[in-house]
Amino acid sequence: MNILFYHPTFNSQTWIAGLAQRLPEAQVRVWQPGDDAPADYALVWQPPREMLASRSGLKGIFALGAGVDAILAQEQQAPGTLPAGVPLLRLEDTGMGQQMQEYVLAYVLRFFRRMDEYQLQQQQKQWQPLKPHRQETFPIGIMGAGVLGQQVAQALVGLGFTVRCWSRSPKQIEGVGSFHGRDNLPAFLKGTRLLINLLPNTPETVGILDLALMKQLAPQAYLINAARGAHLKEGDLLTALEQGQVAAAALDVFADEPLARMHPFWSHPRVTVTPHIAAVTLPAQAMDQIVANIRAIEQGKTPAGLVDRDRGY
Ligand SMILES: NC(=O)C1=CN([C@@H]2O[C@H](COP(=O)(O)OP(=O)(O)OC[C@H]3O[C@@H](n4cnc5c(N)ncnc54)[C@H](O)[C@@H]3O)[C@@H](O)[C@H]2O)C=CC1
Ligand SMILES: O=C(O)C(=O)CO
Repeated sequence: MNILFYHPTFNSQTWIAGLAQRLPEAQVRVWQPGDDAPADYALVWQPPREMLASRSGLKGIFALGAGVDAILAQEQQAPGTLPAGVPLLRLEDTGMGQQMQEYVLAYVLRFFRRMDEYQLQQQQKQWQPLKPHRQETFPIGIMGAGVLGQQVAQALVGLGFTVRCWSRSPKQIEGVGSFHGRDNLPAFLKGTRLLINLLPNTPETVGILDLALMKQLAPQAYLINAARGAHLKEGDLLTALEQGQVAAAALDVFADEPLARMHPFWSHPRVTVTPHIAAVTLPAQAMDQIVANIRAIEQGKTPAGLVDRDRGY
């Protein structure tokens, strides 16, 4: 069994050694330009087109992340990046669920306990207690109730928050209100005081976080975007902040990353910027899942994390 590996920044030796330990029967190599030797599987993130273009014999291509929008966009821009008919698989959780719970909870509690405002008061040496928000009037809405959204919802319910989610199809998550489909998006948004975005970036969801959507939220709403920058109309957020429709936002992802040094988000008093770190790929847990999926494929079973290329995630 031959496995190809390519990631622009990961430590390839960590992956080579970890895969050899988990799959002693495999030969794992880092792909280099010009390498067209046979391979059965490829583990990739932002692969050059030439890496996979002629490899229609692959049994599986493993994206080294949860979101596959970038590799699908590469295929759109350079057809053949992903050979047709080869299963594309993504990481499902592999430690990203807990990280996303931590990230989202950090900002939910920052906003719910008005710590963002106390931080601004401190800059003015202002000793001024503020009227606390109450959970009864602080409903939280999660866009995207998949692997990560469900775990975030469960963590928030555990803290006593009222939580609703929005997805493509109905979801049954204990203690969480479920809305699905575009027709029910207004009902999901109505009254939502804190909105969390955990959608995949697809043709249906790109640009979904626009001013029209923000105006459907409760006044002085909060926004946490930990999905993709492509979801957010950045100028619309600045307008919503100026108009008071949005009180504050925590953003982990941006239309262009790294965020340009001159971007207004860096200095906006009501915007918190983090450098796409909400939930990162953890090699050991990722390799465990990838190897389990390889073994499933080798046994003719259905692996986890199969991507529907037409659906976009
Ligand atoms: N900032 C970061 O560090 C990270 C960001 N992410 C992002 O989080 C996203 C979600 O990850 P998972 O939960 O693993 O994905 P998932 O595929 O398990 O869940 C996606 C959810 O979005 C919903 N959805 C998709 N299209 C929709 C539509 N058109 N209308 C309504 N709902 C729709 C699905 O029904 C599902 O509930 C990833 O695609 C990625 O973009 C993932 C990991 C880390
Ligand atoms: O896995 C993903 O999709 C991420 O955004 C992590 O970088």
